[in-house]
Amino acid sequence: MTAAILDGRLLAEKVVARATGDIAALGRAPGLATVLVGDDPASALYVRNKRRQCVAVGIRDLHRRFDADVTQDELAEAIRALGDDPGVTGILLQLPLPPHLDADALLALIPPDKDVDGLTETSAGRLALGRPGLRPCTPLGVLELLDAHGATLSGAEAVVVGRSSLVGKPMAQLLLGRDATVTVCHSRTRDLAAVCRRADVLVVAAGIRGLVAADAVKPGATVIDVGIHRTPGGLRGDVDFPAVSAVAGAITPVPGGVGPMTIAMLLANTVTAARTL
Ligand SMILES: Nc1nc2c(c(=O)[nH]1)N[C@@H](CN(C=O)c1ccc(C(=O)N[C@@H](CCC(=O)O)C(=O)O)cc1)CN2
Repeated sequence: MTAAILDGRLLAEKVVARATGDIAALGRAPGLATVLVGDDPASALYVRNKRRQCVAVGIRDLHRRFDADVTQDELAEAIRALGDDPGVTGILLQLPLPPHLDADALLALIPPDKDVDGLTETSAGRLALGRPGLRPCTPLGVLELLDAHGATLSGAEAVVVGRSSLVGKPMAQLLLGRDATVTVCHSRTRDLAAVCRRADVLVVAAGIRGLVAADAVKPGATVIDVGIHRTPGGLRGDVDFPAVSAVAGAITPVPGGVGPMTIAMLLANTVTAARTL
């Protein structure tokens, strides 16, 4: 078997086209404040791409950059000011932050209706309770990929590897919201491969390169790889792509799978937030 490739770049183009139309219909430009702290090259790249795509679809770029030694109080003050600014309809705090900063305390300052990353406590609570709200971009993008592929989620066995607040936990809740039977695995899971083999839908967001091998995948399963690792041979994921694509029914590549969808869903969330403000 050779797996179908779930092309995130192609699907992201469609999501972005939809956002462009939605913004034109809105009749006013949303304003997105991306907040970047320090010089981490990967974070700088992601924020650059977010800003470029926002401008391309008609979202105002209200970027703020801070040096790595910014204090908690300075950053908190800046986020409060963005929250109070009626011209700012979305706020995004790029993660990770330098270790001296308390990310949770800073995220808590983002008004929930401007939380286009879906990472505040309020957004997490709304998701956990199944209430409407802004959802984290990466898991939302994974759901779009699964839907575009026509994956059946209701009643499916879904296994999520990883329990981060950014991906694993919200992913599990989104799948639960779609009536999948969800198992979440983590570093203490006994016999990870055996649990993964149960999955019709396997989402891997562990941050460990090549963690999931072919023997952890049920033949025909849909495998979503959220990992990104920079290696001398190029970008790689958490899944052993060559081996697993011989077993799976469908699989996301790295690069070109989940990553582009993360940015596309940020644009979609920015439109959603602007509508409510
Ligand atoms: N505040 C947030 N911080 C972080 C998030 C997030 O959703 N919100 N997610 C990640 C990083 N991220 C977005 O911020 C992100 C990661 C990867 C990509 C992407 O397009 N990847 C490409 C490869 C690009 C490359 O690395 O060369 C791909 O997979 O094809 C976009 C966004 C952590 N922080």
